[in-house]
Amino acid sequence: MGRKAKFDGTQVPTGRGKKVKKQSDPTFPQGVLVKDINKLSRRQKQRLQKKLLKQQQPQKNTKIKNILKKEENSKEKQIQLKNEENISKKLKKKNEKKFKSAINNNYQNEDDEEEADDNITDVHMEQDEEDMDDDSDQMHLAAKLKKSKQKFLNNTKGDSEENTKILLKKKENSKKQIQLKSEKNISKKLKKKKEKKFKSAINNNYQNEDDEEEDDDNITDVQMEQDEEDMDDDDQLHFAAKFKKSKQKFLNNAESDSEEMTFSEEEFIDDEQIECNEETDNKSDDDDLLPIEKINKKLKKKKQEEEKYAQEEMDNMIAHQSVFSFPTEEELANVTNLKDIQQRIRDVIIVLSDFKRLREKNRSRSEYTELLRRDLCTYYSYNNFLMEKLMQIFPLDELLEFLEASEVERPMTIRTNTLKTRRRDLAEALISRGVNLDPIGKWTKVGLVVYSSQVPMGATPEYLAGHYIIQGAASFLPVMVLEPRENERILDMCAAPGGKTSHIAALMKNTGILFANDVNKDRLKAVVGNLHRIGVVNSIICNYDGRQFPTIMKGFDRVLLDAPCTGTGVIAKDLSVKTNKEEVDIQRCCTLQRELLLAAIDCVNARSETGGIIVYSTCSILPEENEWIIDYALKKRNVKLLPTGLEFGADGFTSYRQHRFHPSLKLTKRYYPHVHNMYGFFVAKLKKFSNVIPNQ
Ligand SMILES: C[S@@+](CC[C@H](N)C(=O)[O-])C[C@H]1O[C@@H](n2cnc3c(N)ncnc32)[C@H](O)[C@@H]1O
Repeated sequence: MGRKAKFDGTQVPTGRGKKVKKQSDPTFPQGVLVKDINKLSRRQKQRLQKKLLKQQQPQKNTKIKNILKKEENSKEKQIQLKNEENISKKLKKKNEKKFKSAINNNYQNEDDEEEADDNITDVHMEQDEEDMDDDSDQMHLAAKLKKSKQKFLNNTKGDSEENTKILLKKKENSKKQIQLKSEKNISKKLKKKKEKKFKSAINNNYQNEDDEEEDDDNITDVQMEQDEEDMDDDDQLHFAAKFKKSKQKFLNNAESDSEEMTFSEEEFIDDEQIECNEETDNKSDDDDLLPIEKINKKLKKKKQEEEKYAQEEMDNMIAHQSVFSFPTEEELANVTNLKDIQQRIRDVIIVLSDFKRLREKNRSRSEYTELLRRDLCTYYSYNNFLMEKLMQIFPLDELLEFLEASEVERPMTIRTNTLKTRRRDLAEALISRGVNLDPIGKWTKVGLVVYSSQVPMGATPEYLAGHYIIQGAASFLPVMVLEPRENERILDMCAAPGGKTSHIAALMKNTGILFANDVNKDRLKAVVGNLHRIGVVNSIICNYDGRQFPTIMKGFDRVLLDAPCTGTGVIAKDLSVKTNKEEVDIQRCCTLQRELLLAAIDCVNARSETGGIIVYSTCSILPEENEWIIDYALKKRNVKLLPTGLEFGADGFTSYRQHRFHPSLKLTKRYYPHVHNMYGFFVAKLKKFSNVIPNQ
């Protein structure tokens, strides 16, 4: 880059720029500051190291010696002290162990192990605190190994040969883990070592650094040796000797190997190379690899072996675990404890999840399924019929979730009556009364979930004034799918007690005409009361059998059929459902639902300018009452399914057991207490495209 012209217009002299000027050789003023060093190039740093080291080497070596001697003395003192403390503990332990071993009939190996135990402790004490920190994991593993060994010895009498194999495998695995860990530590240490040595050379702080370096060196040596010990307890003494030897070696080398102290990066790589080569047994095909790659390769290999052993161990465990034994008739008859039943439910589900491997010979799947059904009925208090139905709908793990969720009532939710207030104002008013609430979710602008309340939610001034309706979140859905519009003619065929009717009226903004029908006169009283309270003024309440409604009135823009059903989605609200539903109830319901749906379709005007819509919903999760009914209507009337427009919910079934439904049944939606945190529900949206009734 050339010189740039100045903004004030002064002439910039031409000629050679500063960059092309030859730079003089670098000089190092005395007492170079550490922060200046950071600005030096790598080459400059190396020169500086060498220079500084030359000056300080003799002084440094004597310092190292003194420090190491001092340290050794203090360590010896510490060891002595600790030894004295530990001796009494050891004696106690020894006596206990011997006593045990005497009981367990002359286990010769035990004495060896005790000695090895002692050695481990001694060696531990000889190590620096740093060493102990770094290696605590390894020691812990070694101790675990010993523990399991001891346990194994104590249990030998009762254990089978297979168990022995498993334990030995475990032991082998632990050894492998220790090896793997130590290797990881070695590479970590090498890195650390490199960094520390480089820094120490620059910062001229050899006194402290060297101690650390020595520790690090020894840690590496000691760790490798220690790993061997962990693998073989008898080598403990050997380890202690080696530890001292390595220390001595360092002292001897401190004088003569001053060159080694000028640690250049290349030298570190060489060190790594040597160690790595030793570890990899000079394999010829590894020659092209970097040291770190070689270590990595070895670690990978170890990991693979480790995984293999773990898998083998797992297989062994499964093969030898206590297999669930099918209960006898007597056992089945005598169970009174719910915990036992719960455990058996779990066991049978495990067996069924891997039936080929875990089943008892000569036992069929249906026997296990039958046992499970029986236990589930007992545990959750269902009758056989309903439990069987549920087992047909859900996979086993999901079935348990559904059953558990059906034990708990869903959170209380309220719907804002938009004819009288806004959700924000309602929430404010209720909060001021001590109601703890939140919006239900993004999918509704009128719903609030009530966590807790200091006042009964059915008796607040806001409730009595008709500002809200207590309604389950799932009950919002059919009206949202219906999408009522202002000035339409809408029929709510099974309206009592009027929760959905009031919602429709609110969306119609009290315009048009809303027919609220129910076959049950008594229940209609609740509709009257609710519609008054809510302030609905566009409704006509009528009392017909919905199946007859087309003969009375037709031509509606929209019809909601919130059909009578078994209520299998609202078990937590009505526990009697668990026991009072039988095949005949379902059949009765299905027949009524089919007829009501055909009537609802017949009530709609296919040529409605705004609608021609029928929404069918139930609070049941049984396909017989849902997909089955819609599939029937698709065949019997000129209707087609439309997407519900709901952004969540499970898709409807297109097949169920041996039955196949119209593919468009995918457009219907299912809701479950264990999935959607609302009562079980089904909703389908139909569009009538012709007023002609086929085959009539
Ligand atoms: C699930 S409830 C309706 C709940 C209502 N949609 C609400 O949101 O408050 C089913 C209703 O259908 C009524 N019902 C049963 N059989 C009927 C029929 N044949 N015609 C009309 N209504 C019937 C029952 O009396 C019951 O009130």
